[in-house]
Amino acid sequence: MAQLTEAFFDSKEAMTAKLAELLSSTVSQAIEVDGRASMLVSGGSSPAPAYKHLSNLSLSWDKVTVAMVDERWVDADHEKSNEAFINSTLLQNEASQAAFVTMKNAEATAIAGQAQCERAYAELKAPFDITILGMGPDGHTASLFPHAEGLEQALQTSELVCAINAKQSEVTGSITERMSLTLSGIANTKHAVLLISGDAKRAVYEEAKQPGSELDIPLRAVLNHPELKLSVFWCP
Ligand SMILES: O=C(O)[C@H](O)[C@@H](O)[C@H](O)[C@H](O)COP(=O)(O)O
Repeated sequence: MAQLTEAFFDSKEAMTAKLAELLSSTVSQAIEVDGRASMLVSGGSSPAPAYKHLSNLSLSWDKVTVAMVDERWVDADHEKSNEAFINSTLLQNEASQAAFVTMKNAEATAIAGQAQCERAYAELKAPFDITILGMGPDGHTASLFPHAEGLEQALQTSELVCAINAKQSEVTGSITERMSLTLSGIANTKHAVLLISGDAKRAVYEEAKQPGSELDIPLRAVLNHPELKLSVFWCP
């Protein structure tokens, strides 16, 4: 079991304020101690306001490297690109000084691009200072989708990233080919924060805490990881 702490907020605003404060203090402390900071980020509506708030803070952004937790295998100018989302929320204003390491590369498929992505991620400051995770109503986190092609490898390998081809669903939409942090990649952090919004996802989270298949609910593998320090933030 991960070292789990749970915080239940009354509102999205309260969760955002706490997340922004946590991100800013983590980055500042890492820079103070190590001279640099690494921050792994997810897409999704939950972290967006905290990213926007953070982008206006005058941290030493030139000492910060931001990288994705997961990405669709689409170019950075695609409307569904998580990189585009991070560019338009976090990497603005003061934070435009931060370095960004992309998951997507020029290879035609995620499988073909995996080795290059792994090399790029192996260069990041590790363990990562902080990793922000979201979860979907299907129990996916990062791009660890239930019964996806590549999921078993992503849960077993010691590599940081893995190509995933998700089973198409309402949650995935039509773009199922992705790159994701593996379970080891998710655990390669000093602190992970999992953001959950709404009662339906809370129910999935509670189910994930119960014993059962990690392939049915991949979040379960993250919750089961013995070395991960994980804070769960929930808001209605
Ligand atoms: O790449 C994606 O498909 C999304 O980023 C996705 O994984 C998201 O993180 C979760 O669905 C949580 O979304 P919310 O933050 O909107 O709850």
